[in-house]
Amino acid sequence: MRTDQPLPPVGGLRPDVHTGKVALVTGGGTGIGRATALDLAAGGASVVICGRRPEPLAEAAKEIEALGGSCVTLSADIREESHVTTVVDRALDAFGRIDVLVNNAGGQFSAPAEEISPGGWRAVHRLAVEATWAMTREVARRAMIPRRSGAVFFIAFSPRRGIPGFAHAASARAAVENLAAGLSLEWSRYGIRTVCVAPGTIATGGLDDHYTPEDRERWERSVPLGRLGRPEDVSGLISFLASPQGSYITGTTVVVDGGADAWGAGHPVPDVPHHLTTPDSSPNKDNP
Ligand SMILES: CCCCCCCCCCC/C=C/C(=O)SCCNC(=O)CCNC(=O)[C@H](O)C(C)(C)COP(=O)(O)OP(=O)(O)OC[C@H]1O[C@@H](n2cnc3c(N)ncnc32)[C@H](O)[C@@H]1OP(=O)(O)O
Ligand SMILES: NC(=O)C1=CN([C@@H]2O[C@H](COP(=O)(O)OP(=O)(O)OC[C@H]3O[C@@H](n4cnc5c(N)ncnc54)[C@H](OP(=O)(O)O)[C@@H]3O)[C@@H](O)[C@H]2O)C=CC1
Repeated sequence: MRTDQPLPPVGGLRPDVHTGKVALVTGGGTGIGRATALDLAAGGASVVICGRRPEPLAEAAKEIEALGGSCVTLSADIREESHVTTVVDRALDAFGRIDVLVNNAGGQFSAPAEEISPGGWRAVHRLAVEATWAMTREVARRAMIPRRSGAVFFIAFSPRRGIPGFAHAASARAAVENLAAGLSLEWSRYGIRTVCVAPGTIATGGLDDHYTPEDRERWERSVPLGRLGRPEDVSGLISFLASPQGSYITGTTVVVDGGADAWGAGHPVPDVPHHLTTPDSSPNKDNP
């Protein structure tokens, strides 16, 4: 860690800030989604969380209920349109409204661009872009447009440009940023805000499971604040943006990355991640 400053406490909004609201968080059983569900519930929201595996959802629900919150869990693969419909059905059956949608579920694998198969490209875009849009459209049409209010969050990446090993994922997240911006132009008339949040590298189980310690250390070195983010650094931002204090923010991307998006000046061009390097991958000096 490059800083000797103590970590700021997490939380801080008024405890009743989301009282009466209902929030749906995709991928709410783990990592950033779980922290977001907990933060929104701590502010008084009733929460619906979905994901494919029931176990993490049940764990998160137990934590939310221990806070005195209400939580409905649904095992669903949001890449399936019928599952999206079922999630929204169940949320409306349980609570009668959806005020906040957090499109958090997402994932990718790291690979050199030229080795990403068409199927691998589609898998990443299907989850990050198509499933996200299917959920957003369903929630907007059935829960937000009729009530003339709502807040929809999308998750992108910081840095907000090319990331070595992530050609499919970085392009998908750029699509999602423009989706948030474009929807604000169309849906402000319904009182719906659409905001994209771009986290830097956040220390979650998902990050630990899918990336090497060398990659994580290298990413940490590129953060001006000198540490990886915590899930609560992202969830606290989303909770603020969902609150009345965030009510003038829409159509934009808010970066939460310890300064990583400002990185670059005076540093060498980054190599591809260590585990992706092959003998053929060094630049061809004869053909600059
Ligand atoms: C400028 C430099 C500064 C550096 C700063 C860097 C910052 C980096 C920030 C990184 C941030 C991101 C972190 C996270 O998101 S952490 C959360 C992590 N969680 C995940 O990513 C979830 C893990 N991934 C998955 O679950 C799956 O990969 C995915 C959901 C994307 C696909 O699932 P699916 O079930 O559809 O996959 P299939 O097995 O059916 O395969 C479908 C096709 O995809 C191909 N594939 C899958 N895995 C790989 C792989 N590891 N390598 C290559 N190809 C893969 C698979 O072959 C299928 O394709 P084909 O049909 O062609 O065979
Ligand atoms: N951690 C990081 O550094 C960063 C993460 N992000 C993004 O933030 C989001 C959360 O990341 P993080 O918490 O680290 O990752 P996790 O892997 O912990 O969380 C992803 C969640 O999404 C759920 N999910 C995945 N696929 C589906 C699906 N098809 N249908 C329903 N749910 C699904 C997973 O549950 P299950 O497997 O049970 O379905 C899991 O709960 C992701 O979109 C990620 O790409 C963005 C920038 C940086």
